Amino acid sequence: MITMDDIIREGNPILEQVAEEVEIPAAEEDKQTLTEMLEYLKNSQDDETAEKYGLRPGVGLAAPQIGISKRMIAIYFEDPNGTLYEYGLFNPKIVSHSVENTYLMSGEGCLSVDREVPGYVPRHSRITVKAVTLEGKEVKLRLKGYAAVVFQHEIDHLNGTMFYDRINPEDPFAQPENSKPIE
Ligand SMILES: O=CN(O)CCNC(=O)c1cccc(Cl)c1Cl
Ligand code: NI
Repeated sequence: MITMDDIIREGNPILEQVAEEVEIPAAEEDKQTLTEMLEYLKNSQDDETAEKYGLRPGVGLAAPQIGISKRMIAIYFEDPNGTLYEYGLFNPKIVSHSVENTYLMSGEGCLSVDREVPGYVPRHSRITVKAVTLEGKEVKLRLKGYAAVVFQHEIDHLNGTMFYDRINPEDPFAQPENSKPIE
């Protein structure tokens, strides 16, 4: 199982690299890795398991964060309306996005960043993502709100971008242009 010992921390160049596309159909090894990434997220959100293994909670995880520079992300969370987002995705790509932006009022955090970095992280309000699922199916996902933010955080990891790279250095809490906040 993946634990915090496997999580790469900022300063490691792998977090700043552009990760490689995964050959499709995915090799057993890549499917195993992506499955373990999804398991980490579930374990990290289970109080007993998280406590037992000292797991920091996460709603998403990107392969570079466990030292694998491949375009694979896992997403696991339930949104306020009760919709469950559970995905293991190969080669996710944002194929279109809204002009309007959004940001989490609470800011963002990252397993690879062992410190609080306060500030608003501007994100597209709505995105369309094309990817291949763990099961090998091509999907096109239309996402908005919190889900759109999480997917962008993970896809950024595949391109070597950390959430704090997007915070306004002059005024971290300046309202991003053309944006509506998410409580
Ligand atoms: O890349 C994934 N992580 O670092 C996992 C830990 N961070 C989170 O779960 C998290 C927390 C707040 C906002 C966003 Cl957007 C995310 Cl993603
Ligand atoms: Ni992160």
